[in-house]
Amino acid sequence: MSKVLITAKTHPYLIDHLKEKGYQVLYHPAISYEEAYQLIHECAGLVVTTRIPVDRRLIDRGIHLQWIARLGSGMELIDVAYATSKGIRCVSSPEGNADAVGEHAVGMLVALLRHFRVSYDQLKEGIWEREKNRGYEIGGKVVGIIGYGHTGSAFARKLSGFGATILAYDKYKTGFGNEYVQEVSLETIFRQADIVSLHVPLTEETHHMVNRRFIHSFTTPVYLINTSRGAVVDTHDLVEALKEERIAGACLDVLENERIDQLTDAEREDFQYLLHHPRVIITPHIAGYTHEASLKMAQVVLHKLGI
Ligand SMILES: O=C(O)[C@H](O)COP(=O)(O)O
Repeated sequence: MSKVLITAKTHPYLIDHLKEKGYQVLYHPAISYEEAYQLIHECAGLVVTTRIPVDRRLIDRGIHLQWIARLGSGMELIDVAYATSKGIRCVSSPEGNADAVGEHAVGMLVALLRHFRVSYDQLKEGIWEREKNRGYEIGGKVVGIIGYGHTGSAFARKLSGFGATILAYDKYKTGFGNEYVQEVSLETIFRQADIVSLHVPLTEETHHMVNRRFIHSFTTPVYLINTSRGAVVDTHDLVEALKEERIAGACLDVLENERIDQLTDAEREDFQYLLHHPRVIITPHIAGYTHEASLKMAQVVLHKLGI
């Protein structure tokens, strides 16, 4: 019986379906990399999130491995080229959590522009403050989307009822404009955007894409939304830009170093600054984390694998 190693918490549908199809499921949602290394040589399938990296060492030990299924979108921790060169099929499931990410990005934006966090903190201190919490509407603003894949387009769709002008730029795609999104150049986004949302994968090219230079390219201070990967933004440059008011505010679901208990002194200083800034909201990488998404991701990988 073929074995499948599942290395992260998943929807029961995935386990039940694999069992129904005759797989023996090794469900270890809290497994470490080394423990996975010990089991992988027995397995035909491997299911992962970002909990453990799938590097050459793990792939080499997976002598019976036929496929790797990523519950989620980002593939930066899987050596896809190496796995593919060894005949191992790699599938991801960005279709499964894109709606969740799109909704979360919209939610964060509303929360930021309408002072949810700050006003709630004030309420807890017994302060009923209205004037200082007068907010901004999304309607009438120009929103620039960078990266028009699954989450970029989901964000645009969710945002489309708000009455904003939605611009999108994708370095690798054209012809995606539609009734609510205008396809534009990056320069147009720099010139026109009030709000910018990042929807690019983390690659060598996008690492620290949002740095001082990038931020200074905008005509006016923008609100930044990042639900992609923390390292797409140079955190220190973001902090400096907030201090200089080159960035009006930020919604961050991802951080460069998400191990907040293991930050260096410099990282901790930046993190504390962001945490306490009145126009920054941070969530712990949960944009794609919904009950619905976990089922959809399971369905997507099974469908792609033809199981
Ligand atoms: O890439 C994704 O789909 C999301 O960032 C979630 O990834 P993770 O849950 O595996 O960290």
